Amino acid sequence: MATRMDLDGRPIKPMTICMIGAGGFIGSHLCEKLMAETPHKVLALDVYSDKIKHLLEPDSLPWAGRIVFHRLNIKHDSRLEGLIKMADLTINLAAICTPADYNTRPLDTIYSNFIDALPVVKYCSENNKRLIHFSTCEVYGKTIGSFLPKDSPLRKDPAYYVLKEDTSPCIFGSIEKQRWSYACAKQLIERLIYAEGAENGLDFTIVRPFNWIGPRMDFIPGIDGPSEGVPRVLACFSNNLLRREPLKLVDGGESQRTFVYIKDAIEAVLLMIENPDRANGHIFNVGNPNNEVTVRQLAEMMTKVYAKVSGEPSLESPTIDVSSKEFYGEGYDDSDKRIPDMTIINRQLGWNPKTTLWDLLESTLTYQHRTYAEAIKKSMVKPIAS
Ligand SMILES: NC(=O)c1ccc[n+]([C@@H]2O[C@H](COP(=O)([O-])OP(=O)(O)OC[C@H]3O[C@@H](n4cnc5c(N)ncnc54)[C@H](O)[C@@H]3O)[C@@H](O)[C@H]2O)c1
Ligand SMILES: O=C(O)[C@H]1O[C@H](OP(=O)(O)OP(=O)(O)OC[C@H]2O[C@@H](n3ccc(=O)[nH]c3=O)[C@H](O)[C@@H]2O)[C@H](O)[C@@H](O)[C@@H]1O
Repeated sequence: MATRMDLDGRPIKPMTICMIGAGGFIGSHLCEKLMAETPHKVLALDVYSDKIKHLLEPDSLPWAGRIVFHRLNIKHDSRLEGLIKMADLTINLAAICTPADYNTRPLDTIYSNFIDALPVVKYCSENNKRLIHFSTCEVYGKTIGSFLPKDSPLRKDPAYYVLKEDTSPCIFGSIEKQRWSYACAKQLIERLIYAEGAENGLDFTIVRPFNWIGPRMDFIPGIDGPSEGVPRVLACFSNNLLRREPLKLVDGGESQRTFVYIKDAIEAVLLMIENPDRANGHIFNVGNPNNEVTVRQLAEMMTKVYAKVSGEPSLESPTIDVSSKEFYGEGYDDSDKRIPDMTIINRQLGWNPKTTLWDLLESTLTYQHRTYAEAIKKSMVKPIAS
């Protein structure tokens, strides 16, 4: 492999990365990228390894030995500090991060996103190790514009909705809106990491992903996850399409999101890993401001794309409205709009997303169809009573 150069033309030394949550959606794509394109070593920590099994076996893989899986729960495992010490860089991805959990399992959500991350920050700080911590765009909460009257012309002014790392406030709902337990826990861990940087010199980077989507995201209920489980919207809608059910639009599907292709976003993370001088001390929005849709528009586009990749015609009524109370239960609330400001990531790392929403849905739904269509068909065949 030719020597890799950083953005300032210096050769990049191979490093060892302790990746916590490596077996999840983002972790699996990051491991794949690191194995295929870099000489770095990965200590992959997680409670599950299904999504990275293809990188761990067989022993004949070209990167064999460069990735080692450690099955552990960071809540209670004394091996954690030793593994952080063995690495040059720690990347923390571990979290409960599905909205259906925030209001129904708020304690688990707060523990997972704040308390369980504390020892990771402490061990990095005490051992002078660099930390890349995964936060979320949800720390911005609602936009300022959402509090303006519906007909106010200021709602169209980007100053009232574009989310900027260094100036936008974090606006959450009341405590009984437990949806915000996740965002609030993530905000507090960001503040703690920032303070460790300011007071104790911790080298940190905070990543705020804006709806990264792609293959291997979450699970399909009843196939590779619990039948009653509620994953994030990409997997919910994929599940509906695979089962030929209408896609459920929560509260009319009016909320807006910007979706970025996981493979574009992983490029940004690799730039952070390999350019510490440009990434340390920064908080980065990572999203695609050009891919904005309402959830209703997402449902319509996914329906069209799925018909194309599966060759099956769409339903006559492809969507159905549900209330958030019915879908998520008491205490749900929503972010109205999420447009990332790209100034800081552009300036520091020169990164820009490339993939359009249509293209990323086409490759993702091709994967969903190939991976799940047969299993769903089999699971839907009713056993004949004898
Ligand atoms: N996917 C996105 O668009 C997105 C958006 C915003 C923020 N994030 C953040 O990025 C990170 C990764 O997200 P993801 O989409 O890959 O989620 P994911 O659920 O697929 O991955 C998280 C992984 O962490 C592991 N994990 C959780 N608790 C653990 C523990 N106590 N010990 C060991 N492993 C544990 C899980 O088993 C899972 O494999 C999370 O911190 C999430 O909050 C993701
Ligand atoms: O991905 C992100 O950047 C962050 O946002 C997500 O939050 P959210 O976008 O609200 O979660 P989704 O489940 O992807 O839902 C998106 C929207 O679709 C709606 N939805 C979801 C599922 C469904 O079947 N129907 C439906 O209308 C939700 O109400 C919401 O408005 C999650 O909190 C995290 O993964 C992450 O931190």
